Amino acid sequence: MALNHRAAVSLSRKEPRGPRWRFCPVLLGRVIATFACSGEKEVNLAVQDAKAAFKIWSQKSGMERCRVLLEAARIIRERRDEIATVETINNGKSIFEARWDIDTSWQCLEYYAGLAGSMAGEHIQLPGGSFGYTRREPLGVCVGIGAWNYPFQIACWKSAPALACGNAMIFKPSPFTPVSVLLLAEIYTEAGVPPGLFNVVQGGAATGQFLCLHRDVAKVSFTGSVPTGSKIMEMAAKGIKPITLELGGKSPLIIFSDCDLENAVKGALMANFLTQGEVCCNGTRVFVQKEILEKFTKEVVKLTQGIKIGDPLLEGTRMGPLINRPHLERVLGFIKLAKEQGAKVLCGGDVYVPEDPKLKDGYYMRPCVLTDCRDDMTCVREEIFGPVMSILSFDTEAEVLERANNTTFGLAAGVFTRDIQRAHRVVAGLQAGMCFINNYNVSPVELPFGGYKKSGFGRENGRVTIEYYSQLKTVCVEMGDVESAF
Ligand SMILES: NC(=O)c1ccc[n+]([C@@H]2O[C@H](COP(=O)([O-])OP(=O)(O)OC[C@H]3O[C@@H](n4cnc5c(N)ncnc54)[C@H](O)[C@@H]3O)[C@@H](O)[C@H]2O)c1
Ligand SMILES: C[N+](C)(C)CCCC=O
Repeated sequence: MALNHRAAVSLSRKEPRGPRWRFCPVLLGRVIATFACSGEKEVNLAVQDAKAAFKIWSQKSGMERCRVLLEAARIIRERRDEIATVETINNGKSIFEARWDIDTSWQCLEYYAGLAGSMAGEHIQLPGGSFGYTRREPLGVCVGIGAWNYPFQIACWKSAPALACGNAMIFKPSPFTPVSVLLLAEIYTEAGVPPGLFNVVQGGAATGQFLCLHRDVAKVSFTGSVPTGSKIMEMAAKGIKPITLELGGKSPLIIFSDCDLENAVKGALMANFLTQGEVCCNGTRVFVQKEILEKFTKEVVKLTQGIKIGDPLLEGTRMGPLINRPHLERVLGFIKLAKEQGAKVLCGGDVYVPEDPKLKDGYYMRPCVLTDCRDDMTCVREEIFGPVMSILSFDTEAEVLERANNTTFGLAAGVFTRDIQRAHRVVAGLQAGMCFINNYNVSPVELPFGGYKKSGFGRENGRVTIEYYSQLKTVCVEMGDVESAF
């Protein structure tokens, strides 16, 4: 059945014993929940519900929608710790970080609540008293398809602008992290959205395909890998549907010798080790100017070795387990290949077995720093999506800019330097949608986020995203007589 806010409570948990959410696939290597996948029939029902809800919601004024979104934001804030706990169990990221995700989630709802009330068109004067005006109108039923690394946050970053613009949204989370988004559905309902306006369906590729190919779906916003993004684009092309693609990356982080070293080292860790390194915009190619290579590397290794790995529900933990065993093995495979290709492991890169015996089947590994890397190595070219930093050295600004851009991805990039002119010159030359100067992986919701090149198109967050969830209608008004050609 399609899981929506009403069905959210019907999850069947295989192991409901012990503290309610403690049984978790990533923490302990066990199943916490089983869901029935939504097939074509269920997807049709979800679309039907969403269409009915859209009729009501799209007629509301921006201020009315604003109030509902603000209420939903308030509930998320109030339930922050509970949602963060569910997200930690859902994904494996530390509770410390999950709270940050929940914060950017309610902030996103607040931000688009504010914009909902200010959406407006233009009035254009024409000759003879005639005039035209534009209306910004919603698209209809939008689909959101999410990845497993930021399950709750992704659902908020898609649904908040969608709902603010007057659309309905059907959201499909990754089957690896199906749980937390149900809380969002519950919260929207409590806040007062019409039933079915934010509807959750569960499943994998087949469910996603039913959604993308559905004739009554007006738009698809997708977060995930490049190969799946390409399939989404093909399906959307069949129905001439607009899409937003938030895809993968292999982003450069450039550390110039005049940087504030302490901040640059902290920035490099932020760029590589949040959410066990499973972050699309991570700056995994760390280019360090030769003069400071040794000092920088030593400090990075020292801090990396100090990262507390273990039970992500404990306050002190900063790195939890990876998402699943095949992914852990894939990441370890990249490290093995890096060594074969000549890279040197300075720390980590191996399986970590926590002392707590109940965690022994979790998918933990030690964060890894690789040096002696070259641009042609697999670890430098491909997205690993795990806690693996590759350090490369460079001499000049022109050289590093060319090497940084030598990739098919273009999601993010970072520069650490005290030279403000150089900072702006370098980011102007970087082929990436999200650039950071003297920081990395911060995400204020006011700033648009999205990629260049194969990292996708369209944006999430920021004012511009309103354009991706609405369409412009032009109305031409004649105040005189029709001047006919016939
Ligand atoms: N740019 C961003 O904002 C961003 C954010 C998070 C993750 N990512 C990227 O996501 C990837 C990791 O996530 P993942 O492994 O979940 O990606 P994925 O592409 O395997 O899956 C993403 C989603 O697409 C669904 N899906 C899979 N095949 C489908 C199909 N044929 N039709 C419709 N839906 C389909 C999955 O069930 C899942 O919900 C990485 O490459 C990462 O960089 C990007
Ligand atoms: C919140 N971050 C760290 C900027 C990640 C955004 C989503 C990418 O995976």
